[in-house]
Amino acid sequence: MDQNPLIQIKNISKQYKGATFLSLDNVNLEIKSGEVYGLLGPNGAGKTTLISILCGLIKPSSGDVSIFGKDLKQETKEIQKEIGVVPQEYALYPKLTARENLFYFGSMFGMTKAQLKPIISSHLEALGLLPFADKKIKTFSGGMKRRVNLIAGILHDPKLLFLDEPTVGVDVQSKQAITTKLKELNDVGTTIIYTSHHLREAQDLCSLVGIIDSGKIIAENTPAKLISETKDARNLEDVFIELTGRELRDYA
Ligand SMILES: Nc1ncnc2c1ncn2[C@@H]1O[C@H](COP(=O)(O)OP(=O)(O)OP(=O)(O)O)[C@@H](O)[C@H]1O
Repeated sequence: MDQNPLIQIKNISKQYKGATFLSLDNVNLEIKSGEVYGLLGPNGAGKTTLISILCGLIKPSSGDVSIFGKDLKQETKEIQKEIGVVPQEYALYPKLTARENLFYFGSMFGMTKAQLKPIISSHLEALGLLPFADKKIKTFSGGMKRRVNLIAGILHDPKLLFLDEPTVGVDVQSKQAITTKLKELNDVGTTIIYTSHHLREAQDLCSLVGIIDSGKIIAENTPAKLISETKDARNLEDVFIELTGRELRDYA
């Protein structure tokens, strides 16, 4: 594993326009190449905000981010060419087929139809979607859409992949297909940063976990160390409850 941080986050804060509080409050993180980094936290903790900043989708109010040794503010476009993003909301066109959607997303990365054809078929097959390749997305289940959404983010073989709750609202089979794919991508060198509320899944998948609450990183370690260092914790869920409390986090 390359020991230089792939992502360096220095003193990032974010206050949305009109908001009276910080959604991110002086976050500092270093993420090395080859990690599967799980960003975990209750609703409203700041996970999507942080991922959106790292992908260059929104700007922080203060602080600096460097990715691949490049300054995110100065070299947003260069960085974006080498990252993959799988957003929480489906980015898919319901009236197009799975294959048509994927050709469209691949073309955004300057890939030709000839380049994309075998890549799309191979990912569709790996995720159990080849028989449905030419069916319209509007006929797909949530789990199928999540799998197509994942493929859309990896067609250009990014070095670094961001995923915002990639397994939310899917059945166990889809969840397994997605996590297996993520493990395979990581095995061939893709660094993965992802958010999830599935703590069991994060415990299995992540090499490193950061727990975020009220915009602050409150703990960071391997799942095994977080569990062994928390009194009476048997799993990551126990650690999570110990650190973030039992209070409900509803907001509107
Ligand atoms: N566009 C926005 N304008 C104002 N406030 C926002 C905006 N987006 C998010 N927030 C607020 O910032 C805080 C962090 O939100 P964020 O979506 O990053 O949390 P999260 O950890 O991803 O939550 P969830 O698990 O519910 O997806 C919340 O209090 C949220 O209401």
